[in-house]
Amino acid sequence: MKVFLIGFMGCGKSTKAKQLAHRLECPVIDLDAEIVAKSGKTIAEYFEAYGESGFRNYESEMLKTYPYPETCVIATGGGLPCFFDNMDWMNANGETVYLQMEPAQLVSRLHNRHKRPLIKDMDDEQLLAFIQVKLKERDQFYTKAKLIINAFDLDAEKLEEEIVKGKASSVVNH
Ligand SMILES: Nc1ncnc2c1ncn2[C@@H]1O[C@H](COP(=O)(O)OP(=O)(O)OP(=O)(O)O)[C@@H](O)[C@H]1O
Ligand SMILES: O=C(O)C1=C[C@@H](O)[C@@H](O)[C@H](O)C1
Ligand SMILES: [Mg+2]
Repeated sequence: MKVFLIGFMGCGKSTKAKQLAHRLECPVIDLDAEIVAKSGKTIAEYFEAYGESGFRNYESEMLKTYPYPETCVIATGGGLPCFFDNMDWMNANGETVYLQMEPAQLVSRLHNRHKRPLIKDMDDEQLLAFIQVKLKERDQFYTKAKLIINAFDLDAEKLEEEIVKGKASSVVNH
């Protein structure tokens, strides 16, 4: 089983992926971190060198060519599901889980903004307005996930339970 965690910046994909992988006793892969490791650039440096479109090409290639083990948990980049056919590809190749959160909750989670090039120069008020607009655009992609879960106050045990339950019901239904 491959579990792709998706959702807006700050919803906790990287944090929850590590906890879930620990529970499932399987490897965790963070695609943002893989991009950094393979390119030798931070995400901010990558955006600066190649622009957002260069980054989107590279993250899509990384998503589709990574040598995933049979069972693993994958934390995706916040924008990844919203470009090319990435969302359909993940749905075809694994379980997809949207960690959903309200804009105001996301603002309170996003402290290290300098690491996130799309929001690096924003104060709280600007960030809230940006998230409200962006989330509306992105929701049509995120909500294609097989499982949508409220990520505020979510513990890894509950997440595991929901995924296993969802997988069991999809086996029954198909
Ligand atoms: N359950 C939680 N309660 C409180 N803070 C949390 C929780 N989960 C994550 N955080 C904090 O919220 C911030 C964002 O979490 P994280 O980096 O996991 O998000 P992300 O979805 O991977 O973001 P990005 O798309 O930018 O990679 C981090 O500072 C993290 O420590
Ligand atoms: O939401 C986004 O578009 C992004 C989220 C991060 O995970 C990084 O992939 C990058 O900062 C872009
Ligand atoms: Mg992350």
